[in-house]
Amino acid sequence: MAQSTEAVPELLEARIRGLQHALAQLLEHARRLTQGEHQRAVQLHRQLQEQTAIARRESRAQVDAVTNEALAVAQPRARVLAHQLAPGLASIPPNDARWTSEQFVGRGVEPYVRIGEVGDHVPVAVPLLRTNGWKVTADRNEAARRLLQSTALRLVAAAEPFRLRIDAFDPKLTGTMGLLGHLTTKYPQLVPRATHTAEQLHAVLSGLVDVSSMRASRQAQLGHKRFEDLIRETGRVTDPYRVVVLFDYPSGIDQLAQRDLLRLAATAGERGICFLVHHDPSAQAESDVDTKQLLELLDAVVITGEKVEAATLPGVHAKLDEAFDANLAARVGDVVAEKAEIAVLPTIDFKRTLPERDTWWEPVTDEIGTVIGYDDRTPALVRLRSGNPALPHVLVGGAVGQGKSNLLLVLIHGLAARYDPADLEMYLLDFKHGVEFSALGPAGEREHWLPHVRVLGIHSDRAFGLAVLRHLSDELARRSEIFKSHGNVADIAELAPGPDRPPRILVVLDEFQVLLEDDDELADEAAKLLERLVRLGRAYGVHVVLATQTIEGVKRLSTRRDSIFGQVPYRIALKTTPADSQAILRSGNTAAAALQFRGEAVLNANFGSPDDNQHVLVSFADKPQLDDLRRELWTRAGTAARPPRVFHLAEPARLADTAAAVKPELGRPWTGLPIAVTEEPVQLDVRPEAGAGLAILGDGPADALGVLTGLALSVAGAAVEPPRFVFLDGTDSLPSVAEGKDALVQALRLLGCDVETVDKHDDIGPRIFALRDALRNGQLGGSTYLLGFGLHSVPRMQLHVEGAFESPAHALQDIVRDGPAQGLVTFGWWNRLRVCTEQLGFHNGNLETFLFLRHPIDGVRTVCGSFVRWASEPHRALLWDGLHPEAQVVVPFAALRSDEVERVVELMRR
Ligand SMILES: Nc1ncnc2c1ncn2[C@@H]1O[C@H](COP(=O)(O)OP(=O)(O)OP(=O)(O)O)[C@@H](O)[C@H]1O
Repeated sequence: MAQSTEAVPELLEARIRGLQHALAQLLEHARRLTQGEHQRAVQLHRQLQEQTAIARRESRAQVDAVTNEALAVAQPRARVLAHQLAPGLASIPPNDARWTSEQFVGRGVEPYVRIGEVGDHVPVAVPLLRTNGWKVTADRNEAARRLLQSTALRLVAAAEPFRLRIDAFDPKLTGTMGLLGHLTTKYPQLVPRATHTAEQLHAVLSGLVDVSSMRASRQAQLGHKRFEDLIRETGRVTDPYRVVVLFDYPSGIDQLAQRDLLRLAATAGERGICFLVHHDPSAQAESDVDTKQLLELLDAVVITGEKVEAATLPGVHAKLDEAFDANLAARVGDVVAEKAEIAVLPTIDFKRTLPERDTWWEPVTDEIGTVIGYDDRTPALVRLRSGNPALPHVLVGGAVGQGKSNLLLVLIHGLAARYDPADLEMYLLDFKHGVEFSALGPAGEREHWLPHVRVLGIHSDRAFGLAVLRHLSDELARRSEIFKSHGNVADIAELAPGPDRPPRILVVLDEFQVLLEDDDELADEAAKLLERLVRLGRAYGVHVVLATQTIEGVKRLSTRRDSIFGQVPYRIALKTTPADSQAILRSGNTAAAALQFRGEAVLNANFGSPDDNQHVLVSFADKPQLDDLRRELWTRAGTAARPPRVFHLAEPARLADTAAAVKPELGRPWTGLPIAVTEEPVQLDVRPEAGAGLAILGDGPADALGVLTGLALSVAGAAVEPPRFVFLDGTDSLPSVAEGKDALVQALRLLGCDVETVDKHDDIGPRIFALRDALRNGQLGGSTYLLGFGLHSVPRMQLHVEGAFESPAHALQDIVRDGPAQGLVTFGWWNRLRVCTEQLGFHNGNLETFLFLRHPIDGVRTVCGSFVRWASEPHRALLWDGLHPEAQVVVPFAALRSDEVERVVELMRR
């Protein structure tokens, strides 16, 4: 006995040395860590403990020192090994200070994850992310839930921003995932709120089936068996690991869910999908759900009391970790959210999607196409063509801020670089934001614009949208005549290039649903025209891009959806809700809801059929870069670059633009621009007979001065002999319009006109009398225009002057009535119809043409008829000339700025 006791220390020492040697060897191979090695390490540790226990039994006192020494060496090494296997947050115990460290959060997910510990804080980590997942059973359900909860937190905290997403199903409403609720609130795309019903689960699983099938085909294409290899090769960081947590399985699982679960779980590990299933054997499965089928695909983790054992590491009974503290978890969530906020978006430079310069503006053959981004390393093409296959139009959708404007700019500029403006014209209308397209047109200091653009609707209104659709509808008719004259060709692709072949047209309608959303006649007509445009546009080379933030819930669309979208095979969906994903792509195709980054998109050229989803990263068009490109294209176009018709809801028309495009005609002065695709202004007929002239009525001195400016300068520009102008300023030289007034006077003078301004109220009456007397006495000579600016503000207009039996208003009536026959025409502004008629008399006003600015509707109806509708918006006017059956909406010109004078004069003189 004594002998054996003495032999024990040597024996033990030898054993321990052997174990240490084995540990050292393992450390040498630490870089090539495998499950087996880790398992061995932990087993060695266990053996060490067992042997130590034996030794202890045999000779407790003598052995203790040696044992402790051995353990002191072996345990840290085992710890190191475990940390190498599951670095950082994959193995740090719960509630450790390092959990909120920026250094650890977001460092990257590991294939191994801690389930508990053995000995003196030696973590036990088992494989998870590259496997199909775990089935966790426990003698108490609460313990299993706790493990899944901790594991979920571990994964999401360790993952690089946006590289892992967790969907949980909690049919018994245990609220276990509430621990991550903080993150759910801030980044629902990382940890969406747990679902509870079968329907919700179906939606999640069917989205995952799409993800899995997309990954399968990309992996097959590139020859990668594993998701990790695919990510490594493509460098794509937009495709996250997908973790599915199911609590209390098989509760709440129906046949449909089970079918998808089985499909997914069979290949989950290879596709970057992972299941964490808490199996509750006491839960009753639905009759057609065979739980075994799913459970067989997963690795078992069994919890007994406070011990946990994984099938992948048999025989190691680790102590189950305690639960995470809720406050700590919330702080971890904050750090994850902060990291997500500053995460660098993967960006593809727009330049990468442009072809070599020497291939720009090559002739159009049978299609126009461009690259919008990349699908892995393959350029993502959008090809607009009439046939073989027919890919004429595009529907683009995505939630606010997900990169829709950028995508449209990439598409527009990509096409502009590839095709000559003579071969491709663009009609670009934005019904909401306005700002994105404004850089594409001409503007003050910037002389260049995108030479392809014919019509630019910056912040368009529905009326202008309708006008554009009408114009395009006429264009279809015009093209049909061309086709007929070329032997009845049926398709633009059959027309040989040449002067007779009309250019392709790209129509971009951003937020097109605005056109259709009111329940009115305009929406009805717009829907009909749009339907016609997409139906007939294909053959005629008119390609429509319909873009929207949301199309779910647009009433008018529900009845027309098929007839419009049925003609639109291309679908591009940026990140959006499952409902909108399906509305844009196709019912059942929720792939766009699973996207994570701005600029990520699902591109589909087959009416949204899920099998044809392409996952694309749209290139990013930096604003200065686009501007350089436009300047280059504009220079390339040279004199062929005609400025587009620009329409801006919130702005008046620009006289310089109109003067650049149109020459004024004698007797046909300009009131403003129509709401139509034309540069032709709305003109008045001014004949030398009673009734000629114009009463401008309503609020807004700037708009009123703009109208007077358009009228006066177009009169002066068209005249052979420069006319005379008498400008009566009833506003007492209102400062807000001083610049415009001076600029008008200056411009008229530069055009050779004699301009007299009467600014003081006291002088206005006498000047009216003098003018009337000259008229009576036939002393006027030449044509004269009386510009009455703010006549409502002139005091005592209706009071008889001393020593006479008439008022200035009486004299004005004579001028208005008798003036035109002698070449004296009045253009006057009053703020109300009532004041105008008081001054001019109700029945012998003799002005027959009225232009309403902001004015109460009853006055408008007195003149234009009781059915007229008038919204009185800024920079809009309603013209009534008594000749046309309906009043016409006009966009008044802006008053001139002083720096515009010379240019306008020069243009008017041409
Ligand atoms: N493809 C992309 N790559 C990188 N960043 C992008 C990409 N697309 C958009 N972004 C970023 O997202 C921001 C929003 O994009 P964009 O304005 O195009 O979104 P949107 O959907 O049109 O937004 P909104 O609905 O507000 O008009 C851009 O300023 C840009 O920084």
